[in-house]
Amino acid sequence: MRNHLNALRHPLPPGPPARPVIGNILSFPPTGGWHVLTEYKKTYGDLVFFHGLGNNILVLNSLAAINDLLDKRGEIYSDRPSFTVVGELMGLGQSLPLLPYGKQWREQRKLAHAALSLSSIKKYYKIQEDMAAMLNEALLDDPNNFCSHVRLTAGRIILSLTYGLSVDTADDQYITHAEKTMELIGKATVPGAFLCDFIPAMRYLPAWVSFQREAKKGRAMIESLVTKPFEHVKQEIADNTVLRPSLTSDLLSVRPQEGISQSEFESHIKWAAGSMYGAHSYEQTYATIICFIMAMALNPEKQKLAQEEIDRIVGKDRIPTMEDRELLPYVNATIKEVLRWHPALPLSIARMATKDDIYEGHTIPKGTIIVPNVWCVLETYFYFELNCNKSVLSDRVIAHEPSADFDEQVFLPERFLAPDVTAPDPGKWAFGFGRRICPGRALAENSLFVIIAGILSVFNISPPAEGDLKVEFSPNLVSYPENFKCQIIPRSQRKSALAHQRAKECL
Ligand code: HEM
Repeated sequence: MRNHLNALRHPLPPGPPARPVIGNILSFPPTGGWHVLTEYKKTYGDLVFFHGLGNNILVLNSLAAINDLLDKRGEIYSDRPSFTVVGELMGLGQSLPLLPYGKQWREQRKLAHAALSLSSIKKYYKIQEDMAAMLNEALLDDPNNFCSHVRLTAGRIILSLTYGLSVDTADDQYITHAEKTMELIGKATVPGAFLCDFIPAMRYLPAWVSFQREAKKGRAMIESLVTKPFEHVKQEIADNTVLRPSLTSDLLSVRPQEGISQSEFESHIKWAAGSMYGAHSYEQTYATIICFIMAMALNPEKQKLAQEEIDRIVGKDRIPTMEDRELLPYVNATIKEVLRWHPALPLSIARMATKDDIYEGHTIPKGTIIVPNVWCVLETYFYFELNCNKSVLSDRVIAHEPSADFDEQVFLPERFLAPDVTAPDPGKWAFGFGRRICPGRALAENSLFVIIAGILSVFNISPPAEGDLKVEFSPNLVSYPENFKCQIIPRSQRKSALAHQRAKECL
C-alpha cells in the first residue's frame, strides 16, 4: 500500500497530447511503430507514455531503461500483457511467449531450458549443417526464389529439431500452415492491433463481427499448428518408429514431476514445443537470413572480407561446419552486424508491470504494457562507428550523443572487431532481456552461423542485374525485407561442385 501511495506521488512519464477518454492511446502506432516511437524520443525522452480507454503503454526508448526495468527489476516486469484477441480468443495465451509470469510459465520454461541447453543442442549440429547444405543446393538450382528456399530451410530446421519431421518442399503442409498462422499471429501480437485489445469487453460482441471471425479462424489454425506434429511424435513413440532425435521426443521420455499429472505434463510439452515451432522462432531465423542476403548485396566489400576469411581458415575444399565457428571472427562479426542492422523484432515482445513502480522520478502504474523499443538501441553504436573509422573521438561522442550525420544503416562488422572499444554484442538485446530472454538463442545462433557461413563460402551475392535493389522492411512484429531481387551466383565451378557434393551427403 505504501508503495502504491509513493508511486502515485510521482508524475506519469511524458507522452503525446491527450484527449478526454481516449487519452493519447491512438497515437500509439499499431504497426511498424519503431521509427515513430524513436522519433518520439526527441520530444519526450527515454520513457514515452500512452494512455486511454483503460490502458497504459510505456515505451522504453533506451537500452539503459530497458535493462533497468526488464532485467534488474525482473520481479515486476516479467509478465506479458494479455492480448484479448490473439491470446484469449485465438488461444495462443497457452504458449510460452504469451503465458503470464507464473506457475504454468515456469513449467514450460523449465522444459524449454532442458531441451535447448548448450549440451542438448549439440546433437542437432549435423541436422543444421545438412539443412544449410540443402539450402546451398537449392540456391544453385533456382537462385531467384531465394526467399522461399530460406523460408523452407528455417521451417525445416525448426520442424526437424522440434518434432524430427523432414520437409521436402516449400509447399509442405506443415510449412505452409505455419506460414499462414505466423502471418496472422505477427499482425495480432502488436499492442493495439485490434481495438478489442484496448476494450476487452468487445470480446462479447457477436460472432459475425469481423475480428471475431478472424479470431475463430486463428483459433483453429493455432490449435492444429501445435497439436498435429505433437500427436505425430507421440504416435511414432508408441509405434517405436522414431527416426531422428527431437526436442519433443526427448521431453516425452522424461517422467512428470510429482504433483503434475501425465496429461498436464503432456499439455506443457505440447505447448512448449509449439512455442519453439510456432512462436516466431522460425520466422525470426528467416528474417535474419533474408536481412543478411540483402546486406551482402548492398555491401560487396564486406562480403569479400568474410569470404577471404573463410578461404584462408577453412580452405577452399570444404564448406564451413559448426566446428569452424570460433575460428571465423569476421564472419561472426558480420552475423552480429546483421542482427544490429535490422533487428528481427524491433519492438521485442511486450511485457506488463505487475506492481506500481517508480522509475527516474515517474510513476509506472500496475498493469502498464511495457514496449522495449530495441530499434533505438541502434544509435548507441554511432561512436563505435567513429572508432572503427579511426576518427578522433569528439566532444559529441564523449557526451554519447549521435552526430547529425550518423547513419545507423551503415553496415560495419568492424564495430565488433575494433581493437580498443568493441560495440555491445547485439546478442545481448536482440534476443530479449532478463527472465524472459529467448531460450532458443544458442540454437538460433548455431543455425545462423552454419547457414550464413555456408552461403558466403559458395556464393557471391550482388544487386539485381536490372533495376535497383528495393530496401523496404515489413511492418509486423517480426520485420524483414519485403520482396526484393538480387543475384546469387556461385563463386566458382569448383565451389558449385563442392556444394552439390556436400548436399548429397545429407541425411
Ligand atoms: C534469430 C532468431 C531468434 C530471435 C532474434 C529471437 C528473439 C526473441 C525475443 C526478442 C524474444 C522475447 C524475449 C523477451 O521478452 O525479452 C524471444 C522469446 C522467445 N523465443 Fe526466441 N528468437 C529467435 C529464435 C528462437 C528459436 C530458434 C527458439 C526455439 C527453438 C525460440 C524460442 C523462444 C521462446 C519460447 C520465447 C518466449 C520466452 C518467454 O516468454 O519466456 N526463439 N525470442
